[in-house]
Amino acid sequence: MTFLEMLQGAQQRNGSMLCVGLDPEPTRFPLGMTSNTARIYEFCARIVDATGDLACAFKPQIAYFAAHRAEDQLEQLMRHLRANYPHVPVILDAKRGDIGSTAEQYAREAFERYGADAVTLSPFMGFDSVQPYLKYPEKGAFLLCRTSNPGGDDLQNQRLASVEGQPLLYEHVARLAQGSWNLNGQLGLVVGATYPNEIERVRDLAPTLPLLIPGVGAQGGDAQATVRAGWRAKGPIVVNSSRSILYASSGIDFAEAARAEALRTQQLLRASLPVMSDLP
Ligand SMILES: O=c1ccn([C@@H]2O[C@H](COP(=O)(O)O)[C@@H](O)[C@H]2O)c(=O)[nH]1
Repeated sequence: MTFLEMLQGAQQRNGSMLCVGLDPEPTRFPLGMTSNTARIYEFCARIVDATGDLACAFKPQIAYFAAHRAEDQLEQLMRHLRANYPHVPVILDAKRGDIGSTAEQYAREAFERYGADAVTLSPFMGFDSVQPYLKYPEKGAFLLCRTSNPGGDDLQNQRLASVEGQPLLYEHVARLAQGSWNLNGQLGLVVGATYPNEIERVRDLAPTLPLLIPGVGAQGGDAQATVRAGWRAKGPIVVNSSRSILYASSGIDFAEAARAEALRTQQLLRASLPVMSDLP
């Protein structure tokens, strides 16, 4: 089964466009676990178990594991996800981007070591830096396009003087991903919920690609505007929220509070669909 088929299956089964982001920050763990880096797996597994029926995807951000030498706990978490939620795809947020020979190793890391179903990539080193990931035909790759942070403007909103019609850089990335780079239909794009106008523009340029949209919740992106701008019957969106779910409570009820926040977000996203039954 391809990543896209898996994503569509999970969206239908859980009635959801919500991706639960797994960004474990031990200093924010609840009392009894606070600052204990040995409990990263346990914290994440409790969140996963509380939200597994509400999510269309999980997105572990690799930096939060690697920074604490907790890659073994990420592997353990992946095993937990596979054993208990085999129908929910896992997007490894790694934002890799390097020359082909190194990209081959990053692809092995994401898909073979961790067994992720998709990965996030920086496209700014060009097609040969993306190609190694496409050798895994069942896997997906989301290219950074118009990111959610204010600094995204610095490069992504600049015009490409050398290209006919002078598109902005992010528009060029969207065209390449929908077109000549998408050899086997594996590509998607990352677009921030903090920029709904740009989501709409990306959607015009890439009508069928899956969009991974971070930025609702802690970053203040508008869930309703996000769905209206990005969702299409043949173009799925995966809307990520991390901190507002993970740290909905700092008490021992953190997992229950995470579930309540995930449910609230899942329902807000659903309510923003033009036709309720139209989930891809
Ligand atoms: O443009 C981007 C690309 C990736 N991210 C990542 O998504 C989550 C967002 O976390 P929140 O707590 O919901 O703000 C995080 O892992 C980022 O690295 C992004 O925010 N924007």
